[in-house]
Amino acid sequence: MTTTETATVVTGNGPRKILSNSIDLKPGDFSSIPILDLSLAFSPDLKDRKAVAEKLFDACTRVGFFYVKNHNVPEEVVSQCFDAGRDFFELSMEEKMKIYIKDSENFKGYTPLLGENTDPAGRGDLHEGFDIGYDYAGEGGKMEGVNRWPETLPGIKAPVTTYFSEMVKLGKKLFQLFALSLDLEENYFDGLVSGKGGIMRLLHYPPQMDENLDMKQLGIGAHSDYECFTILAQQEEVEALQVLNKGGEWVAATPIAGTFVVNVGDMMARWSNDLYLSTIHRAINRTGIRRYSVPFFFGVDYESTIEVLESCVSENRPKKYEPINAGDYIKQRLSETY
Ligand SMILES: O=C(O)CCC(=O)C(=O)O
Ligand SMILES: [Fe+2]
Repeated sequence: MTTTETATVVTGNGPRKILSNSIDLKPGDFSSIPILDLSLAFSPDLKDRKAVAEKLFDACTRVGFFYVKNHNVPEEVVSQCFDAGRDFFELSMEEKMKIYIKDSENFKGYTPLLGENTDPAGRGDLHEGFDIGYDYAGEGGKMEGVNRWPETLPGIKAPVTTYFSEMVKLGKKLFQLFALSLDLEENYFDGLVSGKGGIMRLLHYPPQMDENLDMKQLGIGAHSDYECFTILAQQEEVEALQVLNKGGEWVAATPIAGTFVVNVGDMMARWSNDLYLSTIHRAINRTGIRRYSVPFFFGVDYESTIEVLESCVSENRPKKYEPINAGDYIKQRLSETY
């Protein structure tokens, strides 16, 4: 099939072209998303951990997406978080709007259907969301702030915060693998990732069964993520996530039981001087049933400076980006989306 250029997605690191705008999935330069077995990432032997990091390097430079299995996050922590999400979205609109995200200065709370627009060329995303972050009670101008919970559903706080803590643990482990994969000391990022820099979302995508799908109003429009990397839990057997390969074709990220999907975000792409790919993706729920997912956008503490890593600069890859402050960058990107 010949593809024609039909769209440009504007990201924080510049505009990116989409060559095909169909909803069909076609194989291209990568036609599947690699699965990384994390068992050896927990080995006491550095050689084992480096072997996993090598696979991560391949996934990040070639695809920008990978699944992780044997990640040590207990299954019930995941399922209880999904149950909390289902209960939350069943609340009345009036209840949910009491914690409307736009009434919060730090992007915490509820986003209604079409309340967000990830693709500037789109007309809003067909999902609703509930955002929480690190529970920070002090003053702060960046992303700090307390989480906001629905008054009538206090029971969701425990499973959601337990899941949040598990993601911080896994995220820190992944940062160590990222460090090894970039030829840095394993603990290179440790001092920058206390767990305060991160946003977690519970998402609900109603089915979109229209025969003539409105391509400007998808579950989530084509976009790249903003933070360093995203850890996504997908509901089993409800397929919706699609990943754009270099050939401009969409590849399905089919849910695989017991795994998370991890993808590189724009901040890590910047840090690595675009050696690691912050790959464009979108979600369309054509299954006929409701879909729930839980992305966790993990990053460095918001006061950190992101400056291109020397190990990612060479004659063929001159430095592309100026240093930025992590918090300013994220806040700016979020303000463009809501
Ligand atoms: O729900 C999904 O599968 C993807 C969500 C996503 O890409 C995002 O929230 O950035
Ligand atoms: Fe995303």
